[in-house]
Amino acid sequence: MALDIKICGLKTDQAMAAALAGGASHVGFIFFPKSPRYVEPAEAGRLREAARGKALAIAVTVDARDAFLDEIVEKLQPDMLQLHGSETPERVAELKARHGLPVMKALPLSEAADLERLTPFVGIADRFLFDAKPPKGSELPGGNGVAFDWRILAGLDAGIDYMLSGGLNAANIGDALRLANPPAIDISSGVESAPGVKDPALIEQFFRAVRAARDDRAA
Ligand SMILES: O=C(O)c1ccccc1NCC(=O)[C@H](O)[C@H](O)COP(=O)(O)O
Repeated sequence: MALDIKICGLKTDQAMAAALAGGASHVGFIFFPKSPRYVEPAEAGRLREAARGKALAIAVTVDARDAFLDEIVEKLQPDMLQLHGSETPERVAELKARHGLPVMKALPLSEAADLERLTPFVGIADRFLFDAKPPKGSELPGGNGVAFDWRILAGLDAGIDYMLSGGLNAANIGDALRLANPPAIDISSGVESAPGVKDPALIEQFFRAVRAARDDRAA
């Protein structure tokens, strides 16, 4: 089974090159001004040119207003919107229609009961991104480098398409793949040397760890 891999929070040509060299299927740009990974829409549009035909560009927003989303869509020309705030199913449907783009809805999880929150989005969101709940005091809804208990995904309907996210890194990706067997994975702070600073060597190390874990499972 193919495994989609999204490297999120890209801000530099070097990080983009490392993500593409490793074989990223998705590259994410953060449009949440409080984030250390924030990038201006025009700069994201410049960076994403390197990914054309190689990886899908994802615009990550948090309860963004229409005018900002219009600007992001115009300048980035994303392949998908990732909604990482408290957007309702109605808002997801509205944005899909307004922009003619698929939507990935992020949902924070910590226990099996949280999976019930995805039901109203089924048939509306094109994909889910399961992330950990932000730690107390964090101003960021994502990119906190915190993992949740992947075993809760065992109770998930097999038809649900999702990315596993939250606190992944080269050291734990083998366990994550073994326990959750996700169709896609997403990483941000696990390939950073400091908040918002992607490290090409850590990106390469992550891809190596993914390949090793997959080879182990195939053996
Ligand atoms: O990364 C951010 O700064 C961010 C800010 C606001 C909303 C979402 C954000 N990130 C979204 C992502 O898709 C991250 O890759 C995801 O939360 C995983 O992050 P990490 O735990 O650091 O790998």
